[in-house]
Amino acid sequence: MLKVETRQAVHPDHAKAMDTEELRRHFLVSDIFVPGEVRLIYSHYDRMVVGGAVPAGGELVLDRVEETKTPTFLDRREMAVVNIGQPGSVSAAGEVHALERGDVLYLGMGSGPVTFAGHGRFYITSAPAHRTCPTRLIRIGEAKAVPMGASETSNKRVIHQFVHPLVMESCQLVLGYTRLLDGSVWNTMPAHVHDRRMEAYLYFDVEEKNRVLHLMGEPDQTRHLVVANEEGALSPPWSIHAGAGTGSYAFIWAMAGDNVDYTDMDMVGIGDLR
Ligand SMILES: O=C[C@H](O)[C@@H](O)CC(=O)C(=O)O
Ligand SMILES: [Zn+2]
Repeated sequence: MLKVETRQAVHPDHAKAMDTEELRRHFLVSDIFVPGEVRLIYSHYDRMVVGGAVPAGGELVLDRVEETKTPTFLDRREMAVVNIGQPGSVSAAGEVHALERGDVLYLGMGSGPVTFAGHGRFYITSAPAHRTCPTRLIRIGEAKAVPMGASETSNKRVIHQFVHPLVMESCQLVLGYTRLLDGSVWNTMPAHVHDRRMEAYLYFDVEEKNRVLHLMGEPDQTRHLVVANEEGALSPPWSIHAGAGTGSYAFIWAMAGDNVDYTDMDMVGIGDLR
């Protein structure tokens, strides 16, 4: 079963006036992991699609998606999949890729229908592509690990870069995940924006009793979303994306836009946040 929800892009002047419910309706990513279903959110920010596939021991095929009006979803798109569940497999273009928890699979444009199987919980990200890049399974040992922050500032974490120019080639997608260490709770603080690229977050390994206060909005107009495990946020090009948890957690970040330069960020001084 396939379910697709379209999210229109929101102008920051409009976002300023939103109450909690409206903010959640436009920017919260939730309910994407449902056993026996593929659920996608089609965002008009850079036409990034995020979603989940939970085959629950069976098989789920992602083929035609009405919203793209192409014969198959990946005819003019690339995709990166992260398994945040038990081992499973993702098959495309006649190849079966076994994904352990934490593995990332990149599928190039034109890979054809994608079959999800096993007991994985597959987080899907996809952006329009203009050429095909080689499909690649990346395990954490092959990703680039960037230690960041310190326990004194409660933001000690490791940024694991998977779909990243230093690791592999893609068209638009840049993806990895960040894990908080030693009781650190803050991600991406100091904060930044990058108008050139939208970003999507998915928080995982958030204990049931915990929540993350995800910060969004223009730097001088911040808002927050209270997010639970396996929920996330669509971060518009004009928005900061940061968060503090009531415990440790990890999150997958994915970006698409004008460049794939991870370091291209406009930092925001903490004193300039409002
Ligand atoms: O543009 C880059 C993204 O916002 C994230 O990769 C930041 C992040 O994982 C972190 O600082 O913890
Ligand atoms: Zn960012």
